[in-house]
Amino acid sequence: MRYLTSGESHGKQLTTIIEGVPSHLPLVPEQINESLIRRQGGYGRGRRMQIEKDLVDITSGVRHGYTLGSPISLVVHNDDFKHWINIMGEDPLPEDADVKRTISRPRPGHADLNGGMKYGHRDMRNVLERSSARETAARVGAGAVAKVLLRELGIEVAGYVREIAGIVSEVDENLSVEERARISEDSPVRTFDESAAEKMMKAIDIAKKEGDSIGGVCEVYVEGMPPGMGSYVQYDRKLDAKIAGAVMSINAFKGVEFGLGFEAARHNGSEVHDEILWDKDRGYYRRTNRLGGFEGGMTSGMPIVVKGVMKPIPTLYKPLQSVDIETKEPFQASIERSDSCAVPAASVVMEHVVAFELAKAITEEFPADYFPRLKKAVDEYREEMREF
Ligand SMILES: Cc1cc2nc3c(=O)[nH]c(=O)nc-3n(C[C@H](O)[C@H](O)[C@H](O)COP(=O)(O)O)c2cc1C
Ligand SMILES: C=C(O[C@@H]1CC(C(=O)O)=C[C@@H](OP(=O)(O)O)[C@H]1O)C(=O)O
Repeated sequence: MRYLTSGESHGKQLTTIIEGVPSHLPLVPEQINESLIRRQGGYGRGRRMQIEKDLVDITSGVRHGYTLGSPISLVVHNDDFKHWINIMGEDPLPEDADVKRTISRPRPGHADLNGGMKYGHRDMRNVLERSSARETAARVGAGAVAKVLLRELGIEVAGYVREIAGIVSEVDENLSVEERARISEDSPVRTFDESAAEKMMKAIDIAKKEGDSIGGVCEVYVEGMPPGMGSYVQYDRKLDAKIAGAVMSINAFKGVEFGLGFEAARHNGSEVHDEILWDKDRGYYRRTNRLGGFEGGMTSGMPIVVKGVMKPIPTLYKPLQSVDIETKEPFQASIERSDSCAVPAASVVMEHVVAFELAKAITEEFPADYFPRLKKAVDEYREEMREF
């Protein structure tokens, strides 16, 4: 499975093309819309999310509620486009055109300056439009399809918030993936501990009032992945590395850890590795899950626990110093309408990019163009693993 996205933030639409989804997988737009709507929510987002109502149009690859095995195209329209038609115009500009909202003062922390220099865009709007995290709606579309496939195979994925601006929300290790999904869905900041949630919202309010922004930590928890997905035999087949790459590809994500992660550096081996046990019904399992579901680049069959850290949003209403690329004079950076904290929304994005990597790993391990054949292969493999 693979996918590509296209679309500018204030252009007409976002497009996702997904290839490699087997045929006869039940798929209806509502399953994708649920994910798109979840991504739009979360405390701390700016006004744009009130303008948009992200709904998918499936324009290929699905017929009468089932995948065909052909490429699946998803379209999400930008409702905001109607306000930007003049700025986002397709026709060549007349010489004397007054192009409003040209960006010549790059925002520190955004893609503006590097992208402008690389692509020769002196109007850095041409960079901003594509580097914007609006694109993550298209990726959530792909992830939503992956989640449908995984669910049919008994694999569930949940994404939620663990930390915002240094305020940590504890999670009971024994909560199932369904409970994690449900509890976080009921929280405006998509987290567990209500008192931490209150503090997080206060921190977001303060940042917003001060024209500043804040970041945090998201976690994705997966149950049901069979052991042995990914491989140790070649560096580019390690599934934890692929998941880390996918998480790092989310706008503003700066780090990834599995299980104990960086904390492992501060413990002895006896406190880090997970003892191996066997049970007739469960097969092999681990006493603990400090390594977050991976050993040797392969799934262990234990839940996958992966965290990603999101830096604070770069656009600041009280901007940092920058340089005007036309005059080379020091200036404050441009101000664009912006979120003050997008960590809750980003937890939904992270859930979906991880889901896509998992579905990709499964379809690589059990190549099948017909979904029932894939399911049979996965079921047989699970049985074989139990008896190993
Ligand atoms: C869901 C989400 C919403 C975001 N919203 C904004 C925003 O409103 N303003 C902004 O400047 N950056 C926002 N970002 C972050 C930028 O897109 C990101 O920092 C930028 O593309 C530069 O990439 P980098 O931070 O990965 O280097 C958002 C990121 C995510 C995941
Ligand atoms: C549009 C989305 O997020 C946008 C991501 C973003 C950025 O710079 O990354 C900047 C803002 O764009 P705008 O200036 O249009 O408000 C966010 O709203 C979205 O998540 O769908």
